Amino acid sequence: MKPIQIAIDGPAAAGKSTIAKIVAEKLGYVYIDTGAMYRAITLKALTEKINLASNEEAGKLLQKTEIDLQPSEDGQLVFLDKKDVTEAIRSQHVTKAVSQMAAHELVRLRMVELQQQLAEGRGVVMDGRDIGTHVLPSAALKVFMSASVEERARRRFEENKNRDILTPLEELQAEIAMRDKMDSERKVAPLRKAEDAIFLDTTNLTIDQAAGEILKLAEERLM
Ligand SMILES: Nc1ncnc2c1ncn2[C@@H]1O[C@H](COP(=O)(O)OP(=O)(O)O)[C@@H](O)[C@H]1O
Ligand SMILES: Nc1ccn([C@@H]2O[C@H](COP(=O)(O)OP(=O)(O)O)[C@@H](O)[C@H]2O)c(=O)n1
Repeated sequence: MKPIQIAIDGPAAAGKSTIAKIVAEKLGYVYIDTGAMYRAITLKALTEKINLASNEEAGKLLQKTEIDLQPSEDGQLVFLDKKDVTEAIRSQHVTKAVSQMAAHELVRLRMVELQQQLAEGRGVVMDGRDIGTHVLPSAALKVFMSASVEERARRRFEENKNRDILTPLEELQAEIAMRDKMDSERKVAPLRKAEDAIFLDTTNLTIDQAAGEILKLAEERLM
């Protein structure tokens, strides 16, 4: 059976990567979390203290940066200049700055190029904000996944607790809403549902139910 490309987009903490990982594993496909790449370059920008508002400085930084994603047992490992930054890119410090870096045209050009190379000629489940609209416009299955902002904040709060990140729920909700706004309003490849994407509201779905919905849609396209 010829493998397909599956694009999953949506706002922060909707469940994209959790579900994408399950779907990829079930189908034997590669899982690619594109948000991790934007987080990695943001971590470097913060470490090198570049001006986060400058497209040119971000572009220059990228020229001397190597970002590599490798499949692992529980998803994906992220390497920044050969160093494993899988955990470091999840800090609140990075989370708060990432939408500003991700808005730069020079950053997006390079990331999209890398993402398309990673997806070429194989079965992939890729999650992000612009996968269905820009990165894999001919993906056989596009899903736009969302949930209420209250539910998304609650999920991230629970997830953070397991990582010893203790940001209050209200602060998380405000951060998520701000990031969604910045991601949706940026000029280059804003967060948007592709016209041919299927909308999936996971507010009242369990993880298994959400993954089941996408697997069903994938199977229809594989027949
Ligand atoms: N349908 C769901 N019901 C309950 N919790 C979920 C659901 N989907 C995801 N989660 C949990 O919500 C958190 C955020 O999910 P994640 O996959 O990281 O979202 P995203 O990739 O969209 O940012 C994770 O802790 C995950 O386990
Ligand atoms: N394809 C993508 C993926 C992420 N991003 C940016 O990267 C940020 C982090 O993405 P993420 O998927 O790791 O975020 P979470 O929803 O997991 O918190 C987003 O808020 C966007 O600013 C993007 O612009 N385009």
